[in-house]
Amino acid sequence: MATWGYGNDNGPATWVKSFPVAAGTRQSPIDIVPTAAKCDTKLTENPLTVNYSPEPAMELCNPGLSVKANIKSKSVIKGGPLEGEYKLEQFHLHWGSADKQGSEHTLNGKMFPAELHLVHYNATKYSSFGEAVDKPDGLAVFGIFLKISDKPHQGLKSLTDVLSEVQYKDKSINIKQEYNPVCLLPDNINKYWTYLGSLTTPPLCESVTWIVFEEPIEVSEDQMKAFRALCCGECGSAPIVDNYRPPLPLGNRQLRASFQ
Ligand SMILES: NS(=O)(=O)c1c(F)c(F)c(S(=O)(=O)CCO)c(N[C@H]2CCc3ccccc32)c1F
Ligand SMILES: [Zn+2]
Repeated sequence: MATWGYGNDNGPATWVKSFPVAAGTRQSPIDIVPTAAKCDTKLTENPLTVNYSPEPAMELCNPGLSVKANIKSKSVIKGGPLEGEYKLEQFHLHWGSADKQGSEHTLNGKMFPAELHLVHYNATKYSSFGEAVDKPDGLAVFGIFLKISDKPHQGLKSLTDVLSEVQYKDKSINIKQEYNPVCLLPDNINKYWTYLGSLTTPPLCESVTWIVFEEPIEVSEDQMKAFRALCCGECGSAPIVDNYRPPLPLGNRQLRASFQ
């Protein structure tokens, strides 16, 4: 089976052939239309809480379609739309070949240059990420929009400064100095939208409670260039760009907002 990707012959429109759930009723991403969101006070009565801890040795890898940081320490989230405690497993990004595109979720049809995903699994109910990945309440993913500013994002700088060391597929490095993923979150995490969705890459499991923050984080153009310099394969292969799935219909799902 030809491996899936983001090209013309293996991109999002072809995934349904090998992953029929691509045509399911709770697929991600979606276009977020704030006026269509229902403000739900239950989300604020039980506020989303993030207890991230420093990562002693984080592994950064280039699996060929994105860049992924695997997490070992006990960083957990709970509250908001979540029942139980969800443990941080990994984070990764999706980005464009130009600033006009790159994010997976869109805001009133607008794409951001990139989107950061922090992937958590339901550690209260399941014993591993692998067990949780295909359960309806298995995963919770933070979606954070990236926007361009003239200053680099300090939290991402520890990663963008070393991306050249994982330029080629299957390369990985250990980030030695302590790294607390909390530095990746926007200042205000009390304003978010949430809905029931899926992984945005194959196997597209409908197992994700999405939490998309209203406040973007700001990155520099040079940091975007560092992501766009990553390669899909070995030396000389195409750059990893436009690794985003376009939005799917919300259908009869309820998009909820934690704020007015
Ligand atoms: N977008 S998302 O948050 O719904 C999302 C996930 F939630 C998730 F769990 C994964 S996974 O760890 O690789 C498991 C499925 O392969 C991916 N896999 C992506 C991320 C990085 C990468 C690299 C190669 C192949 C797939 C992926 C993912 F894009
Ligand atoms: Zn993702």
